[in-house]
Amino acid sequence: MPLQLQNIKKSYREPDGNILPVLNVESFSLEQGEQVVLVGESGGGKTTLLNAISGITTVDSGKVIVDGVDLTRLPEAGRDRFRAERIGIVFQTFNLLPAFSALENVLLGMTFAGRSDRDFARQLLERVGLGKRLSHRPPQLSVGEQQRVAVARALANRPRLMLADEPTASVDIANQNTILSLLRETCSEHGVSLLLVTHSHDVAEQFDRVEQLANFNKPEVHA
Ligand SMILES: Nc1ncnc2c1ncn2[C@@H]1O[C@H](COP(=O)(O)OP(=O)(O)OP(=O)(O)O)[C@@H](O)[C@H]1O
Repeated sequence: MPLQLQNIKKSYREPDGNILPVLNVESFSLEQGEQVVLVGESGGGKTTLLNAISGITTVDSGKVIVDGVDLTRLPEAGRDRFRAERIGIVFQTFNLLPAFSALENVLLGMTFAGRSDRDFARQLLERVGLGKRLSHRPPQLSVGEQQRVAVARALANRPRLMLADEPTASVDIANQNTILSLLRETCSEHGVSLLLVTHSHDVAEQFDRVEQLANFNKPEVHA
């Protein structure tokens, strides 16, 4: 199973010293190849949840099991390596490196995982319709094209799990549908499970499995 969350709790210490409980999820899982959209209000903990799943953030208690590995048992360096090797991430603001070409950005997604395969990088960019933009740097690409590079980069390490955090929030409606279709199609072509978070009901209705974060996340004050 690509993802299992068990009894995870997470709170932040706010600047005034108060504890803000953000996550309290008893159980959540994804089947291999499944595509799930998670809908939640602003401030509801969507990004925190994705960061916990990718190991960017630690949880206070519980288990985050990705591809059979409990990330809560790994030190930070181990979580970083695991993320580079097995998880693809598409961010709202793309997070491309502006000084590098589209092809180099995709190759960098492989380098962190210890691989480099120019042919596969080129194939991925062709797949997202950017075969003629390999040498363009992000500032020379349209916003929609930049997000398509980000989709290609997220697939570069051949991940088992793809996480997408509001991937269409920065693009217009025409690009929204292109990018969502590309993400969904490429994940299914590569057998990658997809967890996408959004506050948009338009985006959510394109998925078969729609989960409301508030239905299974019940933050509460805990020690
Ligand atoms: N590092 C932090 N320290 C303290 N509080 C934080 C921190 N990061 C997030 N928060 C708080 O935790 C709550 C959840 O934040 P999170 O970013 O996970 O929400 P979200 O559902 O992704 O929101 P949005 O849709 O607006 O991006 C918010 O109230 C936020 O202010």
